[in-house]
Formats: sequence, C-alpha cells, structure tokens
Amino acid sequence: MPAPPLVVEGLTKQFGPLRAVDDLSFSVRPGAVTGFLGPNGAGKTTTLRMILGLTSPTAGHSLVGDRPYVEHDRPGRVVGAALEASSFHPGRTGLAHLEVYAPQVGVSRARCREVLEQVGMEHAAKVRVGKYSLGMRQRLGLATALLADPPVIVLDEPTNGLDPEGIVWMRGLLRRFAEEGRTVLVSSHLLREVQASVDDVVVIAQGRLRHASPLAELRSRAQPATYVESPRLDAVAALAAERGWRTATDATGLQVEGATAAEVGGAAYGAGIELHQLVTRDADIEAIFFELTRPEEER
Ligand SMILES: Nc1ncnc2c1ncn2[C@@H]1O[C@H](COP(=O)(O)OP(=O)(O)OP(=O)(O)O)[C@@H](O)[C@H]1O
Repeated sequence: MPAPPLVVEGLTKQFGPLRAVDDLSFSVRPGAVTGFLGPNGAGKTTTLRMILGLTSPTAGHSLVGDRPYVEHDRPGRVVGAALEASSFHPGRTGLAHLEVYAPQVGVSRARCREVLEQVGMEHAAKVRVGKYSLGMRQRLGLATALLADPPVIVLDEPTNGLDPEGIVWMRGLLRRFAEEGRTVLVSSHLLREVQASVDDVVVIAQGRLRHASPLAELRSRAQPATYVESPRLDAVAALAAERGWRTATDATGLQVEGATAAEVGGAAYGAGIELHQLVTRDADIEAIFFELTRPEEER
C-alpha cells in the first residue's frame, strides 16, 4: 500500500498574545524527503506537534492520508516521530526505553534490538540514557520512530548533535526511506544541513508559509557563480566588469557572480585570455533562504 501524504490546512496556534503558527497550509508527498525549514522560533515544532495530535490547533487541521493522526486505529504504526531528543527517562537503558514503548505500537522485543542496530546503537543497548550524548539520544529517538516500520516518518531537527559522520549517515537513511516510498518530513533551521538530503522544501518564518517547492526550483533562483584562475586575473576582472558581473578576488583566483562557467569561459576565449581554472560554484542557496525567512518588518 502506498504511504499516505501529510496535509496541513490553515493550521494556526495562538499562545496567549503570540501567534506561533499562522494559517499554515502545505502538503508532504510520499516517496520524497521534505525539509521543513525556518529559523529558531519559526513555529516548526509547534506545527509538528499539531500534526501528531500533541498540541491542539486554534484553527485549521492536518491529515495523515484521509484523516487526522489521532483518528487512525494505531497512529503510532502509521507515523513514526522523533520530536525532542531530551525527553527520555535518564535511568532507563536505551533498550529498556524501546521495550516500554514496543507494546504501544504492537511490536516484539526482538524488533527493539533490530532498530537499535539499524541506528548504529547496539553497543549502547544496556547503557542508561542519562549517560548518552546528544547524538546518541538523537539515534535513540530515531530508533523509537522506526519501531513499527511506519510509512510516514517525522523528525524534528534530526541532525542536532550528530557528528559529521553521523550527518552523512542520516542523509543516507533519509534517502533510503524516500526510495522505499515513505513520506518523510524533516525539520531544520539550517538549509545547508539538509539540502543534500531533501527533495522538497517548505519554508516558514514567524509562523507563516514563505515558500514551498521542489528544492531544485529554489536552487534555480540562486545566482550562478564561477571561480576562475588565470595568469591575467586583472583582464578577467575587467572583462567581468564590462559585462556587469560582480567579482571578488581571493588569494589564488577570482569569483565571478551572476555568470555561468560557459559564459565566463566564452568571454575569456573571445578576449584571448588564458584560463587555468574554470569551476562552477554551488549556487548560494543559503542567501535565498535568509531572504525568504527575514522578519516581515525588514522585508
Ligand atoms: N507551549 C508554549 N507556550 C507559549 N509559547 C510557546 C509554546 N511553545 C512554543 N511557543 C513559542 O512559539 C514560537 C514557535 O516555537 P517553536 O518551538 O514551534 O519554533 P521552532 O521553529 O520549532 O523553533 P526551534 O528551531 O527554536 O525549536 C516560539 O516563539 C516559542 O517560544
């Protein structure tokens, strides 16, 4: 059976005078990883809590497939979620934590060991959670989410506390979930950290939707940039200025903004300028993200 999509419609949460989530609508498709992005305090966790029936919305609703999360017969088998890495009983071992949770989602004790292995934590099965690092707690949270092998996976800032190797591992895992056809929603306040693993992006700020699209569409808005090395850097800079491309020099070369490698190479060839390096630089997607999430008053 295909995994159900997640749909959020007009979701709103008012905490006293603060509208933490404001008329938010978006959907998350199966077979892809969706990055749920926004700066600290944007309302991501509150939204995820509403999707999971942990916080009741002031207005609007969210659906997992054809009904709200809480109206599924066994919601924990449909959606696996890891919200806060710190909410484990510190005196319990990792394995004991999973064994307490297992009956709620109807899985065996053997499955607990299996998921611990899947998240690379078999060595810490008998260690008390109080002794776990933040990264280990993240992995245990993920193991909990995966217990019932759910078709929908929701993770709140899953790379927090992971070392670089852990981040690469997490990326691979998210990719695999998507390839298996699951619906995967992952929050982060850093686009940089998730851009290698997400297919779609939903960007919020101040509780409001600012952008939703495939990542590629957001990328295509970024200005191209090209790095050049040449024995005649001054001539390249002059050529760039003629064409209206901005440049920045560093110790070894020149960064040309707003031009592709083909454009810079073509122009240099035309002017008879020898080039030793001509490299496309990653589009500055982070700059677009900052622009999208700037406070309303500053826009
Ligand atoms: N229970 C609550 N009572 C009052 N205000 C709250 C409550 N929970 C969250 N908030 C406020 O709502 C806003 C959104 O918080 P939320 O945790 O959803 O943001 P976030 O995008 O997840 O941020 P972070 O990345 O920092 O976790 C913040 O201003 C926060 O202080």
